[in-house]
Amino acid sequence: MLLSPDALESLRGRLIVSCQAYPGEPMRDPRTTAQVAASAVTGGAAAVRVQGLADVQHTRSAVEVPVIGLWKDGHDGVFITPTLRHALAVANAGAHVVAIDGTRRERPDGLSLAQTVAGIHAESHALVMADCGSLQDAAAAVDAGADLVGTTLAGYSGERPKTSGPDLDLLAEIAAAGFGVPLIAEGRIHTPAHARQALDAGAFAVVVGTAITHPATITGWFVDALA
Ligand SMILES: CC(=O)N[C@H](C=O)[C@@H](O)[C@H](O)[C@H](O)COP(=O)(O)O
Repeated sequence: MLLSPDALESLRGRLIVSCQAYPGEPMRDPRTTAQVAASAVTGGAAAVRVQGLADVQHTRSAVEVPVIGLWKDGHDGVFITPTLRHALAVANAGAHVVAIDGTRRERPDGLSLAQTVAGIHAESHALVMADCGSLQDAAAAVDAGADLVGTTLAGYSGERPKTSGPDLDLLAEIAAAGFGVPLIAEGRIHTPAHARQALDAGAFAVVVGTAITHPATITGWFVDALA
């Protein structure tokens, strides 16, 4: 799906909501994902991010805003849209932007990140968001042709500590490097203040997932506060 430069620019300074339920959870249903995504758009989300091919398809029909799609396969190592095959399937499901693992780790299909990005660009109209875990990842992802870079894997790929909130230092480092592609803040943005801080650190746009769309975790926060 084609996302025009104007449509991408329209995300500047805005909120993107990630709507994901995990395997075995009560809300793990593509129709539910689409309803949650539509609710987020009603609340002002400028784009949504969803996991799974059926989720992308259902959500595309339910919202008018750009859809960032991904396909998680497993939960260790390279698992966010790990191969070109996964990425093309996400693009074919209708995602405007395909989010892929954007780390410097070896990919399961043996392709480089540059080959993967080139393959997505050659075979689809989707833009590519590289989910990175460090400044070095972001630099390599930009060199590889990624259209957007995100801090999604900061604290999960072993290169950065897992901060309790967003990794604002990493955001500031990537922003200061001036790579020339939109920098998406993602990961552990749990409050409106965190979202504001992420923009102030230099993010182009901010993705919030758990704190808006994962009721089991949010409930746990409240339960813990009462314990
Ligand atoms: C590391 C990983 O697998 N991140 C995933 C990527 O899509 C999701 O599980 C996160 O919910 C998403 O990145 C949004 O972050 P948060 O839920 O912290 O706002």
